[in-house]
Order: sequence, then C-alpha cells, then structure tokens
Amino acid sequence: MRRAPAILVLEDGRSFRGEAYGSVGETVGEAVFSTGMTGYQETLTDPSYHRQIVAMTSPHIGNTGVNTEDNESSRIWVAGFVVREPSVVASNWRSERSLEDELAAEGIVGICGIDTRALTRHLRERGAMRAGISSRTTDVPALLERVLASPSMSGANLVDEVTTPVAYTVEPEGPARFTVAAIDLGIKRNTPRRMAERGIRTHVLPASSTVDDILGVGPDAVFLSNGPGDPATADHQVAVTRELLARRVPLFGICFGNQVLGRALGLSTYKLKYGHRGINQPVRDNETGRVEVTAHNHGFAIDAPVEGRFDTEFGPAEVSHVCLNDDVVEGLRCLDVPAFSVQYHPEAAAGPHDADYLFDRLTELMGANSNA
Ligand SMILES: NC(=O)CC[C@H](N)C(=O)O
Repeated sequence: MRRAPAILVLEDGRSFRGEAYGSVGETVGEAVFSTGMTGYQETLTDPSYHRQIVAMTSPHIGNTGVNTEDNESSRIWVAGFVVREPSVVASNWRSERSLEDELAAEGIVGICGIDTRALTRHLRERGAMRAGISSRTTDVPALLERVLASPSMSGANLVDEVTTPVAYTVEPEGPARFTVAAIDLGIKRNTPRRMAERGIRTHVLPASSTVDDILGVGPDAVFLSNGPGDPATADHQVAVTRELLARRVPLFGICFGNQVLGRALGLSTYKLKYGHRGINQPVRDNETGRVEVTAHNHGFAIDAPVEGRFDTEFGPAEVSHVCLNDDVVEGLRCLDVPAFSVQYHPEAAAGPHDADYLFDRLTELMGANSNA
C-alpha cells in the first residue's frame, strides 16, 4: 500500500516523519501514550480521550480489526492516532472491518511508521504536550505554528461536548433490584452493562442535570462517570455532588467522577506529568492490601495524603487506592457519608477484570443504605 508522507510535530519543536494512516488530513490535540498491548478499539471510542492524540506503545496495531460490539460509544473520540506498524491483515473471528478503514470512515487522521518508542520516551521526559499530525503538508514550522495556536488540556472544559443530550435507561435482564442515576460526563457502554449484570437499572443523565433531575429518577445511588478534559472546570458537577453528599445519597465515581468527588470534598486536582494510560497499571487497595492490575486513562489526579485519614466538610475520608508505580491517589472513601470513588476504570473495557468488585461494593452500599 502506497501511503502519503505525514508529519507529527510536538509543541516543543520535536518532529517525526512517517506516513499517513487512517484519514488524510490534519489534526491537533494533546499527545499522550497508551501502554495497552490490546484494546485499541475501546481506547479509540472512550470519550475520555476527546481532544487527545494517542500513541500506542505496542508496535503492531490493528491485528484483530474492529467490531461493532466492542465500541464504547457511538463514535471514535481521539483527535489523532499514532502507531508504529499497522497490521496489514485483520484476523479475528469477531472482526468486521479493518482498523484503518474504520479510522478513515470516521475521519480520524493518524500517522504510522514513526519511532513510537522515541516519542514515548520524549513525552515521559518532557510531559504530555500539544501536538499536530498532518498528511496534507510536510512543512514542520507551519504545523508547529498551528499546534502553538491550539488550546491546551489544562483548563479544557470538554464534558458538555461528549455527554448525552437526552436521558436514557439501561435495564437489567431480570427484575431491577436497584436504580442508579449515572451522570454522563463521557460514560462508556460497559459501565451500565456491569451494573445490569448485578440487577441494576441505570438512568444515564446529561452532565448538566440538576439535583432535582437526578433525584427525580428515584435513584438508590448516583454514579459519576469518567470523562475528558480538566476536572478543575467541572464546577456544576462539583456543586451537585456537594448537595448529594449533604443529603447522604450513596455515590460512586470513577476517573473524572473520582476527581469530581475529590473536589466536592474540598481537595484539589493537578495535572500529572504524562498521566497513566493503558490496561496494565498496578493499584493497591489500602483496605485489603490486595494489588489489582487495572485499566487507566487519566492525565489529572487528586492531591491528598496517600496514608491516613483527612477531614472534610462531610466527615472523615481516606485515600482508598494508590498507584504502585508512582504513589498517585487512585481512590477515595468517605467514612461518614456513603461515597467512594476510584481514579481508574473498573468497567474493564478493555482491561483486566480485577476491579470488578467495586460494582459489588456499590451494590452492597445501596443494600446497606436501603436497610438503614
Ligand atoms: N478517564 C477519565 O475520566 C479521565 C479524567 C480526566 N479527563 C483526566 O485526564 O484525568
């Protein structure tokens, strides 16, 4: 296959020459890397990656093609895609199309044939940064100018760009034991599925929902989803969460939802140097001491003491989970109000299922609360 030349330019001036992959065109976004050996389809369709150019550290991508069932939302959200070597065949019994055809059909601009290891090392040393890919021009200074004019991820308010415009409901197969109101900040399809497996009916609500909208569906608990952008901008969701905490409504948050809960408790968030992305991140559950291998995709984190308890307006709380690679806060638990959260993706799509127990903790919390 003959490919057009393409360039990748980072905001600090470093550039890579490769070949066009997916749609021919030009794109800008935050360059990040994912260490997942598999799961590219779930990564591409996870709304948390909105406005990010994702480089896969695994050198051979596309081997298993794509299928409709594994999509985590209705479209591909990444701003651009970087791979070392695209697979020339898509070989899997579930494959319906090749990855490159899918990228082209969705207008996703990518680049292949570059040294993704050098790119990853650069991002690890210098930090995640703005970047551009073009297969329309090979003029590096011209693309650099457009990269420098593009918005940064710090301060980006992206939740309203990905949330559902209207509420919808996901029913369990049998009778519903519990009802959850899930605030869609960029939710993935596997989250309501994991809840449905446990007999939970999930009402997925727009990010702009008010406390009345949320309590109006009669939830046994409220779920705060994952999502793109800077959690420091989620003021509306933080205010709603504070109100729910004050009313002692059971709460479970993941990823962006963990950051929202943290802010509602009075903690602040900060930007990690290059973030955690992939399906092979080790986390310790402080309560049990058990180490789980988990799926991550975050560029921001909660600032809190990793050991011991701290006081909040809603009573004492503690850091429940810690990343073993770098001691980043990976979970919070309130000790007085029924609320907990993790910074990673227990819905495990793609990813190991080690963190599945968190959905059982949610069910237990709702059970205990209804008996109270
Ligand atoms: N997966 C997520 O929810 C990511 C949360 C947030 N956008 C971050 O990068 O930290």
